[in-house]
Amino acid sequence: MQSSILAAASASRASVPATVFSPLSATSRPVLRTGDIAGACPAARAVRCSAAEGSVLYRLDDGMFNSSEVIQWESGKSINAIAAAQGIRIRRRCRPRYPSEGVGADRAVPRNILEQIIWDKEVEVSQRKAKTPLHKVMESAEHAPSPKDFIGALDVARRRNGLPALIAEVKKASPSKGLLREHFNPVEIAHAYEKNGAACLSILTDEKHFQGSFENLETVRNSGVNCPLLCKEFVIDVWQIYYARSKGADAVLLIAAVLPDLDIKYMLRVCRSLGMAALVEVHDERELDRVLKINGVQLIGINNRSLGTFELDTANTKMLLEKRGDIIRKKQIQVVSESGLFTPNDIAYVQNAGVSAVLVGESLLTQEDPGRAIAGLFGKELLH
Ligand SMILES: O=P(O)(O)OC[C@@H](O)[C@@H](O)c1c[nH]c2ccccc12
Repeated sequence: MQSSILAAASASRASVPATVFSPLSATSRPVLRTGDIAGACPAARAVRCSAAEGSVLYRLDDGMFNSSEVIQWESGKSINAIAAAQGIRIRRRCRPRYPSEGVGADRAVPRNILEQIIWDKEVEVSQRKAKTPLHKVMESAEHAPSPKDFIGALDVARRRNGLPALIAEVKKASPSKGLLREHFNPVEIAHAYEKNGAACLSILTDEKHFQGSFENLETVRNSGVNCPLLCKEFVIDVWQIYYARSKGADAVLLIAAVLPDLDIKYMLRVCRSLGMAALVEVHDERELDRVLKINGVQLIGINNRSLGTFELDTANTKMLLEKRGDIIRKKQIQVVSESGLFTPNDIAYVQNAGVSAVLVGESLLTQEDPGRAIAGLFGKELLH
């Protein structure tokens, strides 16, 4: 990144911890972000970025303003206020500890499961970063097996079968369904999916709520499967993208319900610089409209399930494509219908709605043979 960081803070702010977010930087320098406040940010002093280069400074207030919020320097707004203005209901805590460990107002209660997951993730990421700083993860990302073409694999599979391409999910459990599979061998499942025509695989890496792991991602990558791999994670920090790449991921999920526009833009640049694809997930019209305004989005996932309420409705894919199909086609964006697909009728329904791919977990994983279950889901064997 080219941005020069100018030490230009007033003396009264000299001890204010701050982090720098550089939306226009590619990747080359470690980027300090809000999560760095957790402690792994020795350079975090009052610093200022060149606005002309598009850099934005966030700082943790020292009590002169609002003591619990992270502030974006240029606008003076808290990151939660910026997110809320974009319709994002998930609040960020930017704390290095679990909410239950706090006292008084600090002992916050999450509004829904997605907020809970994100608050847990903030703690997890800050701990992981303290152990393995960004520059180390960037270095191992450089030595990872070279990235595979995730979107290209979807194209090839769709043309070959005349059906939406399958991204088959390796997921042991979920907050909405509990344990999906007692006997869970990620490598076995991944190979069965590939053998039965999956174009790409999605590997859950969240441990706390989905019983996944980065070890699963790495083991599947090293087990000889050829399918490109999506790291199914709750990304809140670019550190996680480099980490995913270092474990062999070819794509990551970016959830619009969690990430403000600037984060999505910046994370897309990081993905591009690493040769990875990004699946940008939306659930409603407002999120879709935000994402359609961001340049460079190639793949949008429409989640039929609300991550806040678990409500499931496959008509969501159809409804959003009816409303915004024209602009999606004009921009040549591919759409993936996610969640709650069980039968050939479901597949035909979202195919008619205009999707290029489907992301399926539960209906395959709850069957004895998840590989063979693919032919049942599509109503015919997929070629591969
Ligand atoms: O198991 P299902 O209903 O087939 O859904 C798969 C996938 O869409 C779902 O796991 C998912 C979609 N978006 C997510 C975001 C995080 C975790 C999980 C997800």
